[in-house]
Amino acid sequence: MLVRFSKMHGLGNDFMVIDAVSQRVRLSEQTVRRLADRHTGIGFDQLLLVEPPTRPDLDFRYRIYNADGSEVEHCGNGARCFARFVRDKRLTVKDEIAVETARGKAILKMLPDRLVEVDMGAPCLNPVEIPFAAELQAPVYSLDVKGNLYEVSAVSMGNPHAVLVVDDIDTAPVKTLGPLIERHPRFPQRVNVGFMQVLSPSHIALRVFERGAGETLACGTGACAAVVAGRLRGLLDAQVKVSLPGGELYIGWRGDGASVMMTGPATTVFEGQVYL
Ligand SMILES: N[C@H](CCC[C@H](N)C(=O)O)C(=O)O
Repeated sequence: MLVRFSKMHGLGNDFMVIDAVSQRVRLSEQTVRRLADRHTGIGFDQLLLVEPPTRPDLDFRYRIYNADGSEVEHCGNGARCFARFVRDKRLTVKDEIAVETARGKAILKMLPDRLVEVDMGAPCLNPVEIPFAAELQAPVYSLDVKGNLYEVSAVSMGNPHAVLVVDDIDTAPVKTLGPLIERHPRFPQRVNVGFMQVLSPSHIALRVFERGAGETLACGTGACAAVVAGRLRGLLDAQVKVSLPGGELYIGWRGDGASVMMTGPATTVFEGQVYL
């Protein structure tokens, strides 16, 4: 089956985006892994599927697959690319687009100068729903990793995140500690691991070792989770600039049950066709 796709990225977090509204698309975990290969496939951190909604009040269904083939609940950088894609492909003419995710919905808003604002919904801090094994909900947990104790915050943006505060982002043990926490038994569905350096109450630097993809140049849900974690720890203001290796996101969160708002770019690199 020959399928059209767009290659896109949000601050270097790159995606293969497929219109499954006007094309019939069937994906297996093996097919996703094959397409994700950066030498023999298309190459991406995540594959995004644009599908018709299953709910009448929403415009599209938004499905996300990691490079390892696992389907996951949310992708923030991908949400901005999703909005750019459905507008450029004339699948909608709306400036505000409501999409269904595995754990709820997200509202995507087209802004001037080709930026996109995403209402990411409220963070979930209940360990049972993250999921994370903990007796009680807390802003910080002590996590034993091979005999060493680390302070982590646990936040779900639909997908699970563990967030650590480090003194220097450039020397943070992303490549060594990231995979150990990603597969830590207290995170039964694995976890995305964020390493955050607080530069000021309104500015952080962040690197993310992503579940199912490894370290990426940017992670939108990771940026949201890091700001939530920083605010829970009393370190950050309500509006924060997040500097990632691939560029900057602007994250806002008033606290408690409020939505996390994310603003950033979305870029189309090329169009292609591939046999699935
Ligand atoms: N890059 C994505 C995160 C993908 C999430 C995926 N790695 C997982 O939850 O397993 C973002 O911009 O939010």
